[in-house]
Amino acid sequence: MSSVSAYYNGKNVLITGATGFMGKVLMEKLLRSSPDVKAVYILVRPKAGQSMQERVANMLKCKVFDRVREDCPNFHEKIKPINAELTQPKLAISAEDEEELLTRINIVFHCAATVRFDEPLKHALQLNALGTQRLLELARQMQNLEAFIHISTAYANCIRKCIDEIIYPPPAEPKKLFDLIEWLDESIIEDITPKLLGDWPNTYTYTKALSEYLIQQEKGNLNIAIIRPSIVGASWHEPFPGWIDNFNGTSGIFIAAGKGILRTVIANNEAVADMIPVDVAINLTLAAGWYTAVHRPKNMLVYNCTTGGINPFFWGEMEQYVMSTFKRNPLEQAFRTPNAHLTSNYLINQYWITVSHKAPAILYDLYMRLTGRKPRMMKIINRLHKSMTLLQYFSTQSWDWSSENMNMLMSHLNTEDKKLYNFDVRQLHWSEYIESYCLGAKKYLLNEDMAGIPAAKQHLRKLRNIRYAFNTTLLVIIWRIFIARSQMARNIWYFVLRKEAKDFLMLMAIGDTCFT
Ligand SMILES: CCCCC/C=C\C/C=C\CCCCCCCC(=O)SCCNC(=O)CCNC(=O)[C@H](O)C(C)(C)COP(=O)(O)OP(=O)(O)OC[C@H]1O[C@@H](n2cnc3c(N)ncnc32)[C@H](O)[C@@H]1OP(=O)(O)O
Ligand SMILES: NC(=O)C1=CN([C@@H]2O[C@H](COP(=O)(O)OP(=O)(O)OC[C@H]3O[C@@H](n4cnc5c(N)ncnc54)[C@H](OP(=O)(O)O)[C@@H]3O)[C@@H](O)[C@H]2O)C=CC1
Repeated sequence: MSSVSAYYNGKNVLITGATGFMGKVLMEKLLRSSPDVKAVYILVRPKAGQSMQERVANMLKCKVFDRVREDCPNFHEKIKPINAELTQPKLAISAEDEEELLTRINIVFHCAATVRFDEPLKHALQLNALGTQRLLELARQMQNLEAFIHISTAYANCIRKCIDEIIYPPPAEPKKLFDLIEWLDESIIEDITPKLLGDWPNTYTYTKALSEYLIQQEKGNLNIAIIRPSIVGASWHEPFPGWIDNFNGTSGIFIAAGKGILRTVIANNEAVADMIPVDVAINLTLAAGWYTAVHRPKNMLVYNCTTGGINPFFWGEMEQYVMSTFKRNPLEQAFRTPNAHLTSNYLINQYWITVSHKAPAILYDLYMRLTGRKPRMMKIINRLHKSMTLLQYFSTQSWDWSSENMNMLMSHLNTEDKKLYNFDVRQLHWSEYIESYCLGAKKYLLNEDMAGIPAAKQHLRKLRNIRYAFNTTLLVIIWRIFIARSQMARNIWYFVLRKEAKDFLMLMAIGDTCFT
């Protein structure tokens, strides 16, 4: 009998960020593993011309809900969308909705955030820090709240090398920053952002560190836990192996490498690639929700949700597994044969960027122009370089996260829960996981059918022949230019030709003698 599943049955759960990557997996698992959950309230904003209702209706059609749709066909009736905007005062929730939440909610899962590394500081502060503070304010007034679970990131304290499961001093006093963004012109905030960030690599990690501190300061009597996942990757098992729906973290890099666009990456082969499958992070989150509500630990617990200390995996290994998967299962219409390499040397990386990224992009765009089409490869390459610059902070260093609370939580699960909410990362086989991740990216992100693999292989053979023909032509042209310009080169060339001719005639003569 599962204690965790049983706990959620009959409960009213509130999820922020339910339309996002982790939020969807959380909602799906909750509805599937606790089919008698009373209701799942989700805070949703209207977006891109779609009303909240339209967005939710479209979201529920997603593949990620196929399993729960099959197991519980009426699961959608449990979902109660609430119009909200986390950057607005009182989260822009209507008085009527607020009343409903205050009286009903038993558990809150706070997933909403901007995860962009290049988010302007003002917006990142408004959403990640101020939004969290406002949600806490709401939660403090909830009459039946049993637990509040905040999703942070393992990199919130990335300026430290060893990260324990504690709250560290914040990079700045959050209230002072909130005052600052209130009256300071946005362009001035942009100008002083690097100074404010200090050692933090981006506004994302900076504001996530602030939100952890805010929670500690303002939790009051709430029962809170903080989950810190590292790089969240495609699902390991649930709802489907390899399920992924965005280009964040490593996903976009895998695809760019698989398409043959990305050939060189700044990364340290020996540094730990701390990746956690999304279903593992969600299993831990649900188990932590149960533990926080039922066991009510005296102190707020922080769970580092990482793999490096338990089952380490390195960027160099990742390169091998990704390349080997895409060579065996190519992506359709690749730009070039997949062949990406990691280097920690800046100059070597710059060399390959020029030779393997920019030069082919320029040639391809020239070809597109000549054939009357719109050039686009250089634009893609420039975007890729911008992403790589933002990501390299994470791919060139290793961190040590302690995982005592993760182990403690596992020891509190019964046998059934250990299976149903598996977050034992010792069982992860990285080569199998990365293969399934790459295939998931092919299927779910690019909508490519596995039946198209023979055609994709044929396309790669065509690319190889084009490369051979191109390299041979280039060699001949270079040689001809060289010969035309240098007397010495001509002399060597004629000497080689004469020697070849002499050897050939001699062979003919020997052949004649033998056969007569
Ligand atoms: C071959 C071996 C590989 C080895 C790998 C080596 C190194 C990997 C390096 C590092 C990974 C470390 C990651 C650390 C994560 C830390 C964990 C966290 O806590 S953070 C959570 C994760 N957050 C992120 O990852 C955010 C990072 N992204 C950004 O900040 C921004 O996206 C950006 C990188 C600044 C790019 O911004 P830009 O405005 O240029 O683009 P958009 O994101 O708006 O995307 C526009 C559009 O394009 C689509 N897109 C993006 N990438 C691709 C792609 N590769 N292929 C196809 N399409 C892509 C994207 O979906 C958008 O589409 P749409 O407009 O329809 O939404
Ligand atoms: N993905 C990763 O690698 C990692 C993620 N995390 C953390 O996990 C959490 C979830 O991340 P992930 O699912 O990847 O992120 P996504 O970007 O996929 O989802 C973000 C969610 O937040 C919502 N949101 C954004 N802005 C607002 C707003 N102003 N008002 C209301 N809702 C808003 C989005 O809604 P909408 O659809 O309307 O945009 C979306 O549902 C975050 O807290 C993140 O910091 C931690 C470690 C790694």
